[in-house]
Amino acid sequence: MVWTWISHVLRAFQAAISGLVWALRTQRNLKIHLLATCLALSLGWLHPLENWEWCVLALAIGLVWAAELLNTAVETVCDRITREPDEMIRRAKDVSAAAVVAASIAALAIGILIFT
Ligand SMILES: Nc1ncnc2c1ncn2[C@@H]1O[C@H](COP(=O)(O)OP(=O)(O)OP(=O)(O)O)[C@@H](O)[C@H]1O
Repeated sequence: MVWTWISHVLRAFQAAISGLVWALRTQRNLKIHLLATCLALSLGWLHPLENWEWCVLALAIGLVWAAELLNTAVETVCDRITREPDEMIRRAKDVSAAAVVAASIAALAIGILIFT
């Protein structure tokens, strides 16, 4: 019973890692987020932060990664539906991209407030 549950959780985790690796290989923006994440963590290491500042930084980084990964999922489903010009696909992709922009602006503001 417990082993079935553990193997289920491990399989779900393996699928998530596989999705993350695929997204990192194929999405240029995620490579930029990876670079920005390394930069933010290095700055935090050089410029000692309070515990609560690390918490806020971790939330900001997680928010941007989650938004970009969901944007990638939306784009992938949209491309599966059609690659022909389509008004609803354009809207879905634009709104999904706007979520990334919103998360990135919030993360940038948090970075400025913490590091300056
Ligand atoms: N099938 C489509 N019909 C209409 N507009 C589309 C379509 N596919 C893409 N677009 C438009 O092109 C934009 C970029 O879409 P694309 O799928 O190329 O994303 P991308 O360049 O990989 O985006 P991101 O940089 O967020 O990963 C969309 O936001 C949308 O405005």
